[in-house]
Amino acid sequence: MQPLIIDLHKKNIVIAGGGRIAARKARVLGAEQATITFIAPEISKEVYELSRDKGYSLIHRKAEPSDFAEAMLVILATNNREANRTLCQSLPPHQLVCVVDESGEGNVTFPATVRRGHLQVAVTSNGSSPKLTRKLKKELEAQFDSSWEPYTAFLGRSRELIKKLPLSFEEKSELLLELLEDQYRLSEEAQETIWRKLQSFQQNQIVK
Ligand SMILES: C[C@@]1(CC(=O)O)c2cc3[nH]c(cc4nc(cc5[nH]c(cc(n2)[C@H]1CCC(=O)O)[C@@](C)(CC(=O)O)[C@@H]5CCC(=O)O)C(CC(=O)O)=C4CCC(=O)O)c(CCC(=O)O)c3CC(=O)O
Ligand SMILES: NC(=O)C1=CN([C@@H]2O[C@H](COP(=O)(O)OP(=O)(O)OC[C@H]3O[C@@H](n4cnc5c(N)ncnc54)[C@H](O)[C@@H]3O)[C@@H](O)[C@H]2O)C=CC1
Repeated sequence: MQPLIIDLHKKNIVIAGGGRIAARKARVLGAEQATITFIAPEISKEVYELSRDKGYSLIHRKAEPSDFAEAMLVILATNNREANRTLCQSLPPHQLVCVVDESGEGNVTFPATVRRGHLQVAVTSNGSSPKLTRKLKKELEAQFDSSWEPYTAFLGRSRELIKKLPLSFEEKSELLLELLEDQYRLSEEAQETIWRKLQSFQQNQIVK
């Protein structure tokens, strides 16, 4: 299994099922601003409220194979093993599909993720222990505190600037490495100092 980072902005995601797990998957995807449709005979209060708040579509009936034709990502999250299996078999092999009760039938599984600004750490156990995945996520949440949010924004800005500087590849590489010193994550003042130094390189007035 290969982790890929996928842009789901404005993409169609169709979820068969309207219960606890359907809601959890939709919440995970909430930040992606995807277009989500739930199809289920019974829609839970949680899914109903989530859809009302986020503008997701609800279809009150059993899912059918034709419901997924326009979906980039399909999530089969019914509590009916036979329904999940049959629906999965009806999908073409190039469609992305997560089968929440039998991962081997689909081609996508959800990792647990910790987001801090541009940094995202994802954990998976390939289905062997979702509880281990959850435990490791808690540990990562403690390890990566909120300082990583402004720091990764600073790294992004600095890298854009460094790429454009009239310096050799080696000099740029050295600067990019220097930014990884903890002082730049922990001190805004250190960030401002090196930012000014980078700008002076840009204007060709080298300040050491
Ligand atoms: C294969 C996968 C497919 C997928 O759903 O994508 C899958 C499958 C299954 N999970 C089951 C159960 C549980 N899943 C969790 C929790 C999470 N499960 C997630 C992902 C995945 N779960 C994918 C593999 C990921 C990996 O291996 O790393 C997380 C990481 C992400 C997310 O859901 O977004 C999220 C934590 C997120 C967070 O905390 O942030 C808990 C823990 C809890 O709720 O406390 C339990 C109960 C305890 C237990 O059973 O271990 C069952 C049995 C169902 C049954 O018995 O009926 C199956 C079916 C099967 O066994 O294949
Ligand atoms: N992947 C994961 O992380 C986990 C997966 N599971 C599995 O997820 C599945 C769903 O669990 P919950 O959401 O807790 O169940 P739930 O009982 O809360 O919801 C089930 C939903 O499926 C709908 N449904 C049933 N047949 C359908 C059909 N033919 N078409 C469309 N919708 C249909 C119901 O109307 C209901 O909305 C279970 O099979 C469970 O084993 C459970 C825990 C974790």
